[in-house]
Amino acid sequence: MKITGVELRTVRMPLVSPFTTSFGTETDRLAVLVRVVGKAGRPHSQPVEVQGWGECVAMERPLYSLEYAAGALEVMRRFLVPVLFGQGPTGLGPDGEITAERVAALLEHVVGHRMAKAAVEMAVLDAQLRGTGQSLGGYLGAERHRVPAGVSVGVQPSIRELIDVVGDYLAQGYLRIKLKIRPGWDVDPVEAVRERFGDRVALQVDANAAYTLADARILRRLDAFDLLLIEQPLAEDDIRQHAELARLISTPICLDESIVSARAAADAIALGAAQVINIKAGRVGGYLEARRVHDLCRAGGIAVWCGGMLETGLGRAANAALAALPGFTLPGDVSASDRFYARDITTPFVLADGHITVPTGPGLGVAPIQDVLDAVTVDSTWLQP
Ligand SMILES: O=C(O)CCC(=O)N[C@@H](C(=O)O)c1ccccc1
Repeated sequence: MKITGVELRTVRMPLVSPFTTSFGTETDRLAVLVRVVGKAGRPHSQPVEVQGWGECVAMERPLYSLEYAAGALEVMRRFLVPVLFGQGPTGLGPDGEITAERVAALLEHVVGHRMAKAAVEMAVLDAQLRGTGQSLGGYLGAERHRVPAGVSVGVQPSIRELIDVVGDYLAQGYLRIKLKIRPGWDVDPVEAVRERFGDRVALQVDANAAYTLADARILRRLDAFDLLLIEQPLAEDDIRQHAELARLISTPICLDESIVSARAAADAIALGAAQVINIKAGRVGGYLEARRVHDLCRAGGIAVWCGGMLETGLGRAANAALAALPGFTLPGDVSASDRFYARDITTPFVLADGHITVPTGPGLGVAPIQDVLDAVTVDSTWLQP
């Protein structure tokens, strides 16, 4: 495909309710979307114009990771998108063609900025697949047409409100509950949910790196509640400490922030720092790297599930496709659009019998609804060679 232009569009979408984690409270989602426009050659026929969408999962503030939306926008505008036009150090070769499979290598000279790179690769991949007519799920190797939906529950103002929120999600049919925890909001909320809803509810917790090894005694108290896993209890770069903690608690440790690549996943597994891995395509640099993490974990007998970053329907569609790969044996954070948004920029993803349906159309299988997209757009930049 030959890329003829790229739009970098920033959207701001209000959340249906404040979402509180150990690192802060979100009331809206600022996201940078990438729209790639190109011409796709086809054998024995005229090239066709194609376009594809990518979503950058970097948050507005660098609190989950060191990337943030405005920074990602700048890196894409100045350093990543020009490479798609052949202006990078390695160029695109004589025909100026680019494939999604080459994007990561072409962007490798830029250090880090995995979420920005992932969004660019995702847009090129979507455009490429819309040109060939293949779905993202089909391309990645999806084996299911629907995926079990878990839901992420933020820190609540009180235990009573937590019980109401969890009860509502269970009534909607969610198959797994993830509770955000932080020091001072951990054992009590977990105990209350277990007492109210029983032992049969699939339950896990996510600390977003809020604890240290000195908190091992508190974290060990969570062993009493038969949790599926405890997600990222310690800091992103505390790999050795997570391995030490794994020897002190019986709840399986799942890593999120720490797993920035397939190599990081291999190291964490080899060091005993992770028994489960949360795969987020944006965090590892793209859906192709996400599939490599999946393949590596599957080979090592490590269960994986698909994490979420409050994506719009674009990222949600891609996550549903990823979560349909065979190694995704645990319900992920691929919830319905209305978990976060009253109005999604795509046709909303809805919960059906506790599952989210994997799109089957070409590429992502969804596209923004123009008037809804325009209503939440705060900035748009058009770049061309
Ligand atoms: O379902 C979703 O999209 C959100 C899932 C979720 O809890 N994401 C968490 C996380 O740490 O994984 C998060 C929240 C806010 C910002 C970044 C990440």
